[in-house]
Amino acid sequence: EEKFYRDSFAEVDLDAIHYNVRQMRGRLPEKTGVYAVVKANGYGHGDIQVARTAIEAGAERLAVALLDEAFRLRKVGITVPILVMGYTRPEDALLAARENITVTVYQKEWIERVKDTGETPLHVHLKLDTGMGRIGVRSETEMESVLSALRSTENVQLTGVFTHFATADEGDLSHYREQNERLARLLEYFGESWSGEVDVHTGNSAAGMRFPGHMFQYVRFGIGMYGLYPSGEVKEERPIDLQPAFSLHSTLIHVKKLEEGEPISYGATYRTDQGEWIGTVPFGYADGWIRKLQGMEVLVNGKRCEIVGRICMDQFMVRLDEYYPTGTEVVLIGRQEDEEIEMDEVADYVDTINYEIPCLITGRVPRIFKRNNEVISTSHRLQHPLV
Ligand SMILES: Cc1ncc(COP(=O)(O)O)c(CNc2conc2O)c1O
Repeated sequence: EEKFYRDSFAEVDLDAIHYNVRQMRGRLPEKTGVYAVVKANGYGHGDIQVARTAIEAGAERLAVALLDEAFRLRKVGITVPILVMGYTRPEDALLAARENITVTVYQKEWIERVKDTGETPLHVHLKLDTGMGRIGVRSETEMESVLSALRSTENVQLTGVFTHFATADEGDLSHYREQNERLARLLEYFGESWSGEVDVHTGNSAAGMRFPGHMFQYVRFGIGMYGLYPSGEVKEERPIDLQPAFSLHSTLIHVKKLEEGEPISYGATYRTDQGEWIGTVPFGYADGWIRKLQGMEVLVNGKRCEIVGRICMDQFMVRLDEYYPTGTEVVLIGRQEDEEIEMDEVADYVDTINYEIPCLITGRVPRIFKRNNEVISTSHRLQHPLV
């Protein structure tokens, strides 16, 4: 049990992760498997615990963004196939091969630089850019040059081909259709060379939930696994039921009653009305609660209380509806009594998307993992300083 010494923490409900993977699996046809996308420390939820839970729930494979993230999972004994979806340095490809980690290719030169690595086969998936405009092969000619470079190497084995949708979560599906048409053309061309020998996977959570019959061999399930919908449209459609896994908790460490006009925090941007109760919460922008969240509400005793005055590095202040003793629980994200602050509400308040909020919560905030409502472990960066 890893101790921590400030009553501020994130709680990750692994039962929700399990439930969400089961919901996605239930939505998909038998022939389509699930990559659990655990990049960025599991979208801020904790990559190792989420990965283990997703595998238990039936996810066959894992997807990350960097080779470093794949090594972390291998290091704790996770053996299922792992795909690094982003760029890997050619000189590191041999390390990936030794750890049985699949990397992503989309440049002829990259294959030529990797080519002379040694004995162990390197598995690669070919990335097609059908309209995301990020990384990937875009044309038949590019495709041909990458495939010919692959054909002329024995130790680099093509085991998959994939693309990523930019608008699968939107109301207007014209670009989504355009991407699928480009994909069909490229796959058709591709089909002469390796039909049936490689896995094809295209969908993220939105595509997987909305168009489960069109997902080829795998869905790369990210945001939905964490119990969040990729967009307002998909949340509205609710193709599958999801349970949010992440909640954020703190406490009151100071409570005071102030006179009229007393200033709160840096810049004295807020002054109290007569007789206001002000609480101090040990959570600040160095924990990822960015300064733009001034004015957002948090829950105290099931009541919505406004963050007043500027958010500091390690603390912020709230206007309470009445006196509460120090130690009273504060909920920043999640339920308290019959109130709830959803991830979407926090994201809307700072004009971003729900994906970004848990990623913002820094390593200074311990993650407590729960199964069947029991704490099974705690992960905490300050326990293992990264530097
Ligand atoms: C290549 C790729 N596949 C699958 C996913 C999972 O998508 P989902 O979380 O919508 O299911 C992502 C998420 N990538 C990102 C999510 O936010 N910004 C990104 O670049 C991705 O980049």
